[in-house]
Amino acid sequence: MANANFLALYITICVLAFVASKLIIATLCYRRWKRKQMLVQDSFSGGKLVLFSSPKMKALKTNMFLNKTMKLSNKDIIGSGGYGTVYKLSINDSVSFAVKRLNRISAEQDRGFERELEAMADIKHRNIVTLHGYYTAPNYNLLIYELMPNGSLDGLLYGKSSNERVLDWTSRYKIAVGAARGLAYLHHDCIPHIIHRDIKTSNILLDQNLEARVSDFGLAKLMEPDKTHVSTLVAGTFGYLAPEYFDTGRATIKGDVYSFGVVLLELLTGKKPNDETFIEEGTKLVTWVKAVVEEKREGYVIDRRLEDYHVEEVNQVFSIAMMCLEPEPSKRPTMSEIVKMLEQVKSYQFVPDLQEMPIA
Ligand SMILES: Nc1ncnc2c1ncn2[C@@H]1O[C@H](COP(=O)(O)OP(=O)(O)OP(=O)(O)O)[C@@H](O)[C@H]1O
Repeated sequence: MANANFLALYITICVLAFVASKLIIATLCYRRWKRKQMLVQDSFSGGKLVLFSSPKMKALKTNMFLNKTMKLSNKDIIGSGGYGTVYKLSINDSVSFAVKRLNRISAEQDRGFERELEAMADIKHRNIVTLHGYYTAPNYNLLIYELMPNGSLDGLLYGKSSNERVLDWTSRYKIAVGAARGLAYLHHDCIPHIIHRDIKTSNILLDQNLEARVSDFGLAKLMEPDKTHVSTLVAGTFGYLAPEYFDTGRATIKGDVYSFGVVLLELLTGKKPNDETFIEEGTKLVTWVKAVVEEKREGYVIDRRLEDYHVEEVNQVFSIAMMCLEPEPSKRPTMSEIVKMLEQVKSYQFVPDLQEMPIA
């Protein structure tokens, strides 16, 4: 009898402990979720502003942020792309954001918006552009990103003004390593893994120190960890697409590797993948470079504007680019292998991120 009572008491304590632990976990999750978002409902426009909590965002007044966002106009435009227009939102002299406006003209674009948010909200890496929040209204959506003061890599490589400074080799190399690290993080460290699907020089942005930040997950799609590809109808930009994509229509991490190889070629040659002269000659950057490599005249393709560089370093990055551009996807290295190979070229070291520093 005493044993039965003891067993009943034991079971009751176990059940109570189990229920209490679930309640505590649910409360903690709810608090964490609440802490993550600052919400403002705008009764005037019928829209909703969501800002993800961070020290930078906490210091801002959400209503003032919303007011300034609603006042963005053509004079604030800093760029435009396939998805919409990008504006500079200045909160004060020292705090600014990049706001991408996406017109909600089709259900497909709506799904793109949701995908972009899902993929980006929790992604924090020094080589990935941070998404700070979004605004959603009946007719359009806004994505609020950190502003990259040096714009995009294509702007720096192919800037229109002739007196713009030429990117030197050290900067190009640093950008290649940073972009590779950002992409490797998406491929290997994010759960679910992320295929970018539109790697190109206009989606590599540059901060004040010319540190590369991978941006634009408008076409990204989350992958389940056990899947090796996702299917899609249209993804990517002509000139950057891997050859197998035209047969399969499937975006894969090895497709991203190929596109990254094209970016490396742009850094080395200073030529756009769809340069007009290539189109006139019925060729493209990758085909042209491969033909020159076959003739063993690699030096001929290197950007003539580059002055001080180590030939050995350039040659090594060139070989890495050629590995990325292997026609057979399985022969291409992974992004983490590419990071290692690139780092070995110069034993290049960044100043460690505070977050990455071991706690003493
Ligand atoms: N966070 C940002 N900070 C500074 N400039 C930006 C930022 N995001 C975009 N831009 C600028 O706006 C331009 C357009 O960007 P957007 O991502 O809309 O289009 P894209 O990458 O050029 O083309 P696509 O839409 O086909 O990917 C970029 O080339 C860049 O110059």
